[in-house]
Amino acid sequence: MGVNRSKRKQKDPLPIEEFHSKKLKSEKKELEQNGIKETKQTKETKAKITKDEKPKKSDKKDNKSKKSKKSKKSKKIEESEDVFPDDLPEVDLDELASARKTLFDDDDDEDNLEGEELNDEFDLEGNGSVGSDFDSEQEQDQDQPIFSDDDEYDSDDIEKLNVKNIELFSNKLDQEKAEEDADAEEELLEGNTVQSRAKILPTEQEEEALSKGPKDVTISRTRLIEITKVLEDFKNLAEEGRSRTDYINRFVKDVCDYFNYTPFLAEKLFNLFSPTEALEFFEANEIARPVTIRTNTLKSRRRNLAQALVNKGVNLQPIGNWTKVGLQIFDSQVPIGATPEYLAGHYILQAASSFLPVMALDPQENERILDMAAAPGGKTTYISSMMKNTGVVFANDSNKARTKSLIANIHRLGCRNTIVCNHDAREFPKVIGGFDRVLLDAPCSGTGVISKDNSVKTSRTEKDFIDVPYLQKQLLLSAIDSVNANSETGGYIVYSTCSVTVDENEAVVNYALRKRPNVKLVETGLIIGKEGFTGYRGKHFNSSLKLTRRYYPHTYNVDGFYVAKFKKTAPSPHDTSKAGAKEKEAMIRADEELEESIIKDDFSKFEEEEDRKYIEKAVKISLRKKGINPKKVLNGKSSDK
Ligand SMILES: C[S@@+](CC[C@H](N)C(=O)[O-])C[C@H]1O[C@@H](n2cnc3c(N)ncnc32)[C@H](O)[C@@H]1O
Repeated sequence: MGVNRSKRKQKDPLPIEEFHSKKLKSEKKELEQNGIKETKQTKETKAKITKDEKPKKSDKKDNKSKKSKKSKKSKKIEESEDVFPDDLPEVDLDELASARKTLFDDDDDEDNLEGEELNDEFDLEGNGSVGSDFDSEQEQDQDQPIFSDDDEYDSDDIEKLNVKNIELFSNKLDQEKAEEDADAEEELLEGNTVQSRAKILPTEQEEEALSKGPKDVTISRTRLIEITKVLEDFKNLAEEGRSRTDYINRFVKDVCDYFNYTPFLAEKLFNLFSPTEALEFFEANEIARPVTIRTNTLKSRRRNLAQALVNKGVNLQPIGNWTKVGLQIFDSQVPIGATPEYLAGHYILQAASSFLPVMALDPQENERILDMAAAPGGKTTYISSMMKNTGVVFANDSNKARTKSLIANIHRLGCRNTIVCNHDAREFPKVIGGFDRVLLDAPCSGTGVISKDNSVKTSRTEKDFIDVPYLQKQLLLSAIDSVNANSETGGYIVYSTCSVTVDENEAVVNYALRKRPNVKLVETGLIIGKEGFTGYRGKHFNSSLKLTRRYYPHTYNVDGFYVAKFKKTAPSPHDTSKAGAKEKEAMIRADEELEESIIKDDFSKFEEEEDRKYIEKAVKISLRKKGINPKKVLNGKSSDK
């Protein structure tokens, strides 16, 4: 359990600059300890860059941007302090940048079942000893009001807070990056003649030496920035004789060296973004997302919960203006997974991005809802609370061990309208169908949660991005078939993943649209999020894919996520087939084979009709080469017929 605890501890979310400087220092120290001060390659490369005045500029830029950042930072704090209402807890934005380890510094969790089971995106649940002095009434009476007494769903002051401080903080990294870019741009213009054709890429020989020698992350880091600049203005900044591909290949290699990705995954993720955005994405994956909790409205109200936690020394603020139940924890004097409020089920530790699919699902009171892949229950319990414990939620997960944590969370949060089941979700609707709404929070590769699980960087293979989408497609068809198209209040399906790859998102949704013409995509109703792709690397998707929503760590400071919402307009032909997982898999394979054979048929037709003259010409040439008169042979053949 002690091992589990340390595994579950959230990393200190270092500010990005601090992260880089620490990383550089430790790399340098490591090199020195190994007796490797500077390799020949490093020296040569450094010398070359010095000649081109690049590092000088970057160094200067670094210093300059650090200075300007400092002053801008303090200015920002002053500004944000100005707009906070007087009665709010004082927040130091610098401190906010590092959510403390102490939040989870609790080691007394030997017997806690939930913590043991949680090992995915919800693996933030800390557990531990119960404080003996819990008296929520008393705590709520203490006079440290942080939010107004207005109903929390219309609370103006919370709205102001949301807009003025948390979003400021969430976007802090983006702003700083933008400022840095602006500074760099300025400098680039200052030294335009030298900069424009600077030699950034290693020569072939240098590449060879680089592939053999130890990695110099200092140079990789500098070069990543320089390459993004060149790629963003290739015409003016690229070195003569170098192609975009040269720069991209080197960028991907540097991402592998600096951030420790496999080349396969680095390239796959790079392809999702512009070069500058790609670098921002890779950088954001090195920083822990803010610790967030969701108020369980079955048991508490956000303002009451916030007050009780502030009284215990928890430093918190509402999340963005898009959620009325979320709180962001910056610092705490008590383990946030072991407060009396936690144990009494007043809140759940939940990533902010995980609120989104449930908000899109928009469960209504008295409905029948299926959560197809529910463990450990972060979304099930949110659905249940939105339904105010009315109707019924079927919470299913195929992994029996994980249903224990699902059950534990359901109990702790007081969800009484929930039935837990343990089926392969592809068995639905054979098990039971006719739901008003279905949530499929699908198993995925986890490329949106790399900051929580670094192993994704090296463990995901090409095969995963074939196998996982294949399962996701089957699950999504089951989800669609399990919904009652004639539901009076619903008829909706929400598909979500904590991955950012197109294979697991748009490609899966597009497949479902093709296979089930009885569904259409509708607005998610979410006020944040980027549009889904309607095309990607030569693939064209249904134009309605733009109604789906993408979330990235570098844009919203939330885990990478994807949300799509469907409306079912007519019953599925398969609703009545009662096919189970195996039959369904066979059906999908047959479908795919049929599609392939259509392509093959088309191709053989094409060969026969269009290629005949080319084949005949090739035969004639070949015969002539053998000294045979083709006319005689071919005419003879035809006459034989
Ligand atoms: C992303 S997690 C779900 C997280 C959950 N929705 C929550 O909010 O706490 C994906 C879940 O899918 C489950 N799963 C994987 N394959 C499944 C299948 N064929 N049928 C049902 N569940 C499956 C896994 O056990 C895992 O718990």
